[in-house]
Amino acid sequence: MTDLLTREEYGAIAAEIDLPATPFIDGKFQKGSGPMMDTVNPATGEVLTKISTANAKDVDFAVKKAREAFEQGHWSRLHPSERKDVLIRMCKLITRRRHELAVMESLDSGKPIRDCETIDIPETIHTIKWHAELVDKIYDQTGPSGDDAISMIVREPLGVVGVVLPWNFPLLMMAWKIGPALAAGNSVIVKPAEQTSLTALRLAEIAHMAGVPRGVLQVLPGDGPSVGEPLGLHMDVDMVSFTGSTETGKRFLRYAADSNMKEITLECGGKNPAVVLADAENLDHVAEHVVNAAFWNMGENCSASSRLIVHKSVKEPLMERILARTRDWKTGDPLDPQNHLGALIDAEHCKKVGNYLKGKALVGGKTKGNFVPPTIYEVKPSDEKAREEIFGPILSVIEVASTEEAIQIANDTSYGLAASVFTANTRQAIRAAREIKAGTVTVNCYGEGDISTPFGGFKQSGFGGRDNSVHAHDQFTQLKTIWIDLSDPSEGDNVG
Ligand SMILES: NC(=O)C1=CN([C@@H]2O[C@H](COP(=O)(O)OP(=O)(O)OC[C@H]3O[C@@H](n4cnc5c(N)ncnc54)[C@H](O)[C@@H]3O)[C@@H](O)[C@H]2O)C=CC1
Ligand code: BAL
Repeated sequence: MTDLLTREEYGAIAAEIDLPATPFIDGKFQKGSGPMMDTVNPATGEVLTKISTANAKDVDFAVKKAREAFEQGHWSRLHPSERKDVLIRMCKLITRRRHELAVMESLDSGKPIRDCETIDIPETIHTIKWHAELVDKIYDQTGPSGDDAISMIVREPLGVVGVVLPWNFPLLMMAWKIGPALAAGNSVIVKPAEQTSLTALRLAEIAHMAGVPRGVLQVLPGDGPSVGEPLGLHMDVDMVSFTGSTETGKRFLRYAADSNMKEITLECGGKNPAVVLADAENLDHVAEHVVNAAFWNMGENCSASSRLIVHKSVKEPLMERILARTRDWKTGDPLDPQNHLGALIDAEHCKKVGNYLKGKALVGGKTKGNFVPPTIYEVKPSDEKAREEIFGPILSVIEVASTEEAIQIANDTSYGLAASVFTANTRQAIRAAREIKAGTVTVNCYGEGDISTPFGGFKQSGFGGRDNSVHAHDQFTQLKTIWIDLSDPSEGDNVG
């Protein structure tokens, strides 16, 4: 368990912190060619710093440097165990600077410091370490090619990889992408969300200090049209891995089609159901998971269970427990480790979330500044709150009369990222898990699996590969067949 500091101690770190404020290109911080951009603390409205942003010219330069680094091979052709050593050294440096990174993340994104300390930073370290440890333990294949040939099926890094990130888990999503991409030997250019550039810039600096060569990990802050679009359209970028909204994800498919057919992987939105069946056991446990699933990270989470689909026979006792627990979740100053919810990312997003606060809430229901407390409504399946991705701490409760109805409603969405099912009956659990169309289905708990399991969505929640697990490694490599003829030329014509 991570050691949490006091509010005063976090305040002291915040006062001392040295914030990065320019793109990290070719191994150093250097001014970008784009305009200056405020980065704002969403909890207070205070401008934390002004960041020099990148534009298409910087994208071009960074791609050139990334390609040079890839071709020189100081990283891409390093022995896998040596790449592993560098990435593990990077993890040690992150560990040493964990409080600083946690405070930076909390200040920049409004996330509660307790989550930054106990989830975002440890998971960032764990992710990079896991992929570093993996890379010198995986084997290529040989095919069943008969006696006259050897066919080698090898995985090679893709080359130059673009990573376009959201603001809800700035550091952790960066780790989900750069962990496997760097371990596999690629050069990576990261575009953080415009709201949250700080920890991405710091992480690039730390990686360089650990021994990642210049040009191999670069970070270009700026907005979508100025940096994300030229990265997506660039003829010398081999792949873009994206996490964010479905709408922007689709743009990357178009960018790929309009340029060099680069590979695209998309991890997009969700409207995830928690399905509680009539025989669900231990309603205290169910309530704990439902509340956590809906409200952690202020519901600004692609896998948040924003729909509770509950059988009418257990609804009343379950709702009693859910409401009691929800009232215990405090919202306020993100740097106070007592608080479970901090601020939403910015005023614009808060306004969007606020527009869903209509009708009689069972708990919560009012915004204050950029803060929205955990809020619960009982709704019909057709209600916009139950259909649209809100990305805020709003849980919609839908009563059902049968398992079939529950599954039908769970699947009645264009998304398919995650779901959970609560039931005491194993057969029913497995049937439901198979019938629900989602990339991750958890049984009797909420979760996203762990680093060893793939994460990504069905339908409009995802496209291409998966984050996490060996599948993430595969996503940042390409297959090559090397066919070696062993036949004896003196025995006749083997052509064809
Ligand atoms: N699946 C997820 O984890 C996330 C989902 N969302 C959803 O998306 C909604 C909108 O949030 P946004 O921050 O606007 O998400 P977004 O999808 O627009 O932004 C994600 C990333 O894409 C970049 N981007 C934006 N427009 C672009 C363009 N034209 N070309 C290239 N790159 C571009 C952004 O700068 C950012 O780095 C949220 O309310 C939420 O519903 C947002 C963030 C994460
Ligand atoms: N929960 C991790 C992925 C995301 O929210 O974007």
